[in-house]
Amino acid sequence: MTVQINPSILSADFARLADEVAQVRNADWLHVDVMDNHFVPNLTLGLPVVESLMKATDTPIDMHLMIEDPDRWAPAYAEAGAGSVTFHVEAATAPIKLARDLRAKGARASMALRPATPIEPYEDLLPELDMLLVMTVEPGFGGQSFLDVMLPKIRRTRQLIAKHGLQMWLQVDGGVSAKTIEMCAEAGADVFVAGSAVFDGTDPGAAVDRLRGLAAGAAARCAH
Ligand SMILES: O=C(CO)[C@@H](O)[C@H](O)COP(=O)(O)O
Repeated sequence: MTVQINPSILSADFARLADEVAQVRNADWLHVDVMDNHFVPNLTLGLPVVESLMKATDTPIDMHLMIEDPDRWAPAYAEAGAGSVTFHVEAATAPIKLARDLRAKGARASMALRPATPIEPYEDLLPELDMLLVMTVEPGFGGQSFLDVMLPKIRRTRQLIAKHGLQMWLQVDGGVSAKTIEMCAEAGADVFVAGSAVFDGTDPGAAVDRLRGLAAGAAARCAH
């Protein structure tokens, strides 16, 4: 199973963003968190910053929109060239239409679930998606502790993906580190967002390699 490691720039130094992302050229994607201070109690950045970031790196961009009204705002990120756009199902009015729109614009269509949101009511949406994001912290801030009570939900989501015969990425985000990544991979996740575990150390590139090695090893041991 291929695994992907996506450093979250939320833990990077925003004043030196181009230099920070240059340190993780070995990453699969750059994870970019957009927060609007409504859907989550924090405010980060928007499309102009993302457009500048795209000029500063060749690494594809993995957008995570923690915003209200993603139906209105998400397509613009796909149009700007983001390779992956994740919206929250709790905020979307018409998730199927939105997913189709994102795919039509050439992006990986992805839907996120807050920790308290179950996957089962959304099973029918899975064929419309390229990726599902199971949040492993309450969205809003980096550096929180991994919620291991999310492991059964990751497992269940992987089962439902298999039940529908789909090839879908299953992303986890929040508290992912060298201590927690193997249990996520064993549960069925294959895309790993890591902020503080990558950027808080002295060698972000080495941290990406280490996380990839741990995740790939755990995935190979259980072969989902
Ligand atoms: O979406 C979020 C937080 O809401 C994340 O992407 C965080 O940025 C992850 O940070 P760490 O938990 O890895 O430090």
